[in-house]
Amino acid sequence: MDESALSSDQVVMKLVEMGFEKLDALEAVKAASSLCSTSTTNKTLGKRALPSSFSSGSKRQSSLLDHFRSVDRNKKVGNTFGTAVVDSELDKVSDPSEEQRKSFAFESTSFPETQLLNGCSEASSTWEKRVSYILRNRFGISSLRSFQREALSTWVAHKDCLVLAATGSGKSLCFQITALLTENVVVVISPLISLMHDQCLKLSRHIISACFLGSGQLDNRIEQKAMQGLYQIIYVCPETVVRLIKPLQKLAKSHGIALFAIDEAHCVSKWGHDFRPHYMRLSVLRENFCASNLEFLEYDVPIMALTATATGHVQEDILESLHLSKETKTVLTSFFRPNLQFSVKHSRTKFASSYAKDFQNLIELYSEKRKVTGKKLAAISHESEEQTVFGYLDAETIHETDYDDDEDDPENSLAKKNSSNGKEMSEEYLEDETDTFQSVDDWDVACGEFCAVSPCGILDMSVPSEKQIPDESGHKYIRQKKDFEGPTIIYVPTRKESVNIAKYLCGVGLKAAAYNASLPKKHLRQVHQDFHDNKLQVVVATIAFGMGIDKKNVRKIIHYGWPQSLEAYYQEAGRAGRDGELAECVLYVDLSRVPTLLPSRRSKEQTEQAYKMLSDCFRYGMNTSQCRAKILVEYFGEDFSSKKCNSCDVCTEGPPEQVNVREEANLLFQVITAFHLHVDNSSEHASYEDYGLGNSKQKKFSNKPNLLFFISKIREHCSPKNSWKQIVPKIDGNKGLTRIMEAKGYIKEMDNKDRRVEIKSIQPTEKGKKELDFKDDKPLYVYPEADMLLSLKQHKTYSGFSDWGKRWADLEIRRMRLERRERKPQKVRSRGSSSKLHPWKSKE
Ligand SMILES: Nc1ncnc2c1ncn2[C@@H]1O[C@H](COP(=O)(O)OP(=O)(O)OP(=O)(O)O)[C@@H](O)[C@H]1O
Ligand SMILES: [Mg+2]
Repeated sequence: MDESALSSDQVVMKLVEMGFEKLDALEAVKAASSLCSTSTTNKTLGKRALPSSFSSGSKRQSSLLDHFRSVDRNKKVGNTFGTAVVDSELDKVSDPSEEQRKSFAFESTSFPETQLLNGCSEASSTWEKRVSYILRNRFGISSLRSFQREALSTWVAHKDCLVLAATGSGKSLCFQITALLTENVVVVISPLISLMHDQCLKLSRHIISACFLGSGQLDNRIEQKAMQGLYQIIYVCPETVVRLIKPLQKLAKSHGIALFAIDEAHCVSKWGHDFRPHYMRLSVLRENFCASNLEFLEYDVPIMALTATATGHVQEDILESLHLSKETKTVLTSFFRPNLQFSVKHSRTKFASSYAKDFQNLIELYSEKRKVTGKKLAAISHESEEQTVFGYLDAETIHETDYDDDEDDPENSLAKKNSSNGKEMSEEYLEDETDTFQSVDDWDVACGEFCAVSPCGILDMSVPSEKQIPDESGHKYIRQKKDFEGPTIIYVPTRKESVNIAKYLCGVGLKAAAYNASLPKKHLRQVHQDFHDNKLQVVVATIAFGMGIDKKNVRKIIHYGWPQSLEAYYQEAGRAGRDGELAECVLYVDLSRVPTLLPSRRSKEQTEQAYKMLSDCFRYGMNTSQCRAKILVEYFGEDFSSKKCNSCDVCTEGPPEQVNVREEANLLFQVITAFHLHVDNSSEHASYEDYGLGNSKQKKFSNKPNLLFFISKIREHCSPKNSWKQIVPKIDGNKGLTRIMEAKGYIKEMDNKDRRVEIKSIQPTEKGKKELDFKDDKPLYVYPEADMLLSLKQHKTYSGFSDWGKRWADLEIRRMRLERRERKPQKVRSRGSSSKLHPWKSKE
């Protein structure tokens, strides 16, 4: 089409089509016609470029027509560029020239920048229409969500912004769309190369040129091009952006930087679950890109920090660590994901026999889908060849010895669990077994460029109907679905388990693959790609496949083993149901065991925090009476008080029947109180060893009074002795009981520094002393927790031990004993003869 033939009416029509008010369009065309024909570039250095057609400076008349020419050119360029490429294919890609980059940003060339910068209400209706146009045409999305609108209007007003929104809610769009509203470059700081790659690839399909820059890249061609302003969006890891401050300042001067977006901003906080030390250095952005430091800037370059997993503490940390301005706007949406169905199930998780039981449904689902009947093994041998080509694990390499099927040996299993598969907590172990976010290089290239691809594919893209998009309150769009056909991610704590389970699933005929940071990069890239292309049914992954992965149709997230925090759990579970359809999030854990921290390099302070987070996660698993979605969103500080999700296992199956634990609670409490009373009454401070704690015989006890110690005392005084056999199974029950008593405020941790997952050194509280009267038999109904229910299921009675220990735990008896002892003070108080003096040790 010959653009010079466009009449001004046609131009006005085009502008109206694109979302401008007719009056604005008429005025713009009028203004453009009256402009003189010679013009220098419309860019004011360091500020957002003034759009050619709406600025008041001298402009060529042809600038409006240039805009339409650029639209056509853009389409052509897209075709020539072909598909997005990385690493080996980089050389085949034509470099996006400055001219081309501008043409990609074609929307901005006619955008009323001055109005956008003012952010006034009149202008906001204009930019929102503009955004709507871009959304439909570039992203195939019908409208902005309200939090996205809020974040964008904050950016329009040049303000810093903290966006806290649920997983899968569309945070990326908040910063991606800014690249299409100006000609300036958007810089996104992201923690993982796989995540940057994922987003760049998608952007290229939306005709947006982007690149990613990571650490350790020797070939810096892409970096140079990025610093010359040849990409609309630059993704960069925190390590690299800190190094690039000077070149970025030059870029801000030559091309303008529209925004710094800090994605997964919780990584900045030591209190977060994915702490990345380099995120803490990102305060350099605010310091080095403010108008007071760079004279060519009229405004500070806005910073937008985004995350889905920040507790109140972490939110404060983000604002502080990034040195965000005082006017920073916090954009907050609900963390509630109404289409996710949460549940918790018991499993030993470590053993092959558990795999068979726990994955049976999954296997049946996929087997049915493939219409495989009869001999599965035939399918395995047939498929193993194909799988090996993809770098999947060959089913035949599974050996029996890979699994320890020692279900009946709890001690063995506990020991293993505590040392994470029996290995010592050594440097090699850390590197070999667990994945931590210490490094960004989880890809085999640290740089990649992505040019805009043909819009042909995009033209067919259907705009999702309103029905498919859950609104922020959710519920009304949920459709009932019987099963959860679609891709699955299984998250496991260690690399070894990811390989074992992937092997197992391949062995029974599923298309499964392992993903952990120690596997060959080529394999990881292939798995990532195949999963996105729906060639894989299941990925068995460590946290390396967690943050930000955006695949629309993931229907099941299975956590197989305890996550280390609720943040990590919510983050990973958030990979499910990103299309708004129902999805299932199952947590399979050994409910009879307290989880342990996975080894990692932590300071003392970090260890305390890690235990706190693990403990919250454990409580989520033990919970049987509260809506799971409620626990999760309230964990992030949201008020969900009167609501419930109506779809988690607790909401659908209902809480268990309450049990009366009055006698048990009284007994346990009296034992604890009697002990502390005795210690307090001793005129000399006796070592805890004097009370049978921490001596060589009883090494299993810590040197402070813990539950095991109190139970051992109950045990010693049991009558008849062998009735302890009935008590042993109730240890779980007692743990549950102490959790309940702690939650009610009857007991507390003696020294919070020692705090682990469960209460360790137990101390009675004043509230407990008031409310738990040994003689009171008023029922104390509680919901049995998951471990208590498990004990019940295994036919090990939970209740009924109220007579034990009464003889020695009775306060009156204790008082009389103390009085007797005081009559013989010399003997009683002398140290070193504790076994004789210690009332807890004497058998009366
Ligand atoms: N306004 C919208 N309407 C419909 N779909 C949208 C909208 N905004 C974003 N999406 C879609 O939502 C999906 C998830 O987006 P995105 O990856 O940005 O989520 P996120 O909030 O960053 O999640 P996470 O916290 O897991 O990283 C994307 O596939 C995107 O296309
Ligand atoms: Mg994201």
